[in-house]
Amino acid sequence: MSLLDVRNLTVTYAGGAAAVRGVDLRLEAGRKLGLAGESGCGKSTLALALLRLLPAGARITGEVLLDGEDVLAMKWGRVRAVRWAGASVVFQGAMHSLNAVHRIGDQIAEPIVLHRKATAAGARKKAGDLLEQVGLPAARAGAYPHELSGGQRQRVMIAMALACHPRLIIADEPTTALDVMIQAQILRLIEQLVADQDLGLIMISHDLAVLADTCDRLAVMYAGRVVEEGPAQQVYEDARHPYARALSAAFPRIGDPASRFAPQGLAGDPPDPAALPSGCTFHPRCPVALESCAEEDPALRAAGPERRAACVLVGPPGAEAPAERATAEPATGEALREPGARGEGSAGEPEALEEARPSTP
Ligand SMILES: Nc1ncnc2c1ncn2[C@@H]1O[C@H](COP(=O)(O)OP(=O)(O)OP(=O)(O)O)[C@@H](O)[C@H]1O
Repeated sequence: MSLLDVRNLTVTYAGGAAAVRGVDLRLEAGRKLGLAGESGCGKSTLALALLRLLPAGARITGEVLLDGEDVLAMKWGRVRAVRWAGASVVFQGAMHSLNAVHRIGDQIAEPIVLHRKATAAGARKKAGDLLEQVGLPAARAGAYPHELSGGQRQRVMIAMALACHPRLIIADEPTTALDVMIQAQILRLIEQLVADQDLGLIMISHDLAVLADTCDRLAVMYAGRVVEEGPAQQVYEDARHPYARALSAAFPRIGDPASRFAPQGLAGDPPDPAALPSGCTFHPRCPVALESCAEEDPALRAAGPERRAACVLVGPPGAEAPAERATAEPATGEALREPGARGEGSAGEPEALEEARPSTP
């Protein structure tokens, strides 16, 4: 059984269009999956949906099987038990996630006590141990967030995520706000902890190079869908989907200084989820689009051993791809229709993002 098995996950924000559309993903214990894509493609929405951390009114359909148990079908009491102890999230921007008026040791201890993993005194001792695990002296437990550097605060967030021994860590742009040297240190720390504790990791970033360097597999999202998925280095070095290729070309190769000087951008902007182009949502920006791409929205399908891509030009291994090329018309926009869905934070069960973060004791 996979540690995480996401099936046909769709998320729609209140009054909006679907931000995540029919995503299937799998992660085995001890493996690392990178989730890449431009701003607004639905990466964070997908991550938050896994633990039902979306704002009130968001609707989720599909299945999120964590160790075989569907998080989307759980009662709220069970969801709260799974957060921190089954899976936990490291958010970007630790300054906003930590409580400014509480000592960091108390903030790390809070989920430990909440989940009855230790007494208050035991949790404080454990907080010190966790700080040491992430490379900070235990004595820093008495510090307030503003007394730490950005990198130290992110280490605290990682310590907190590990506090209740989860099997899965979801790291949403964990190094985005940090300078390059500190970024590398935090990435190596996450890698080391994940390996030592045999955790599953989902790491989200817009930076394909960072993900390829850290993760085993990569999933590239565009307009709420996974458009390519496969072994990380293969997707980065030899992407099959034209969008994944463009994204890969936009980031310099780690260890290849020459590529720093030749990053290639992608013209245009990602589509508005409320006005998606017809057919393949990437076709208006696609340099190799066929006329038929304005009508046909290809499913994610086999594109080689352990690889999947959603493009008509990338057939199953051995199949011939269509040869005709044409310039596609710009998208006219087509409203997305959503089937009925389970509501998050629905009446009687208000849930908000804040709940998963330690609050004032
Ligand atoms: N709370 C919200 N309410 C309504 N729409 C939202 C909300 N949060 C995100 N969205 C919309 O959902 C879509 C996906 O956003 P999301 O933040 O998941 O993308 P992302 O790939 O993580 O982007 P970024 O890298 O900028 O964080 C966007 O169109 C965004 O405007």
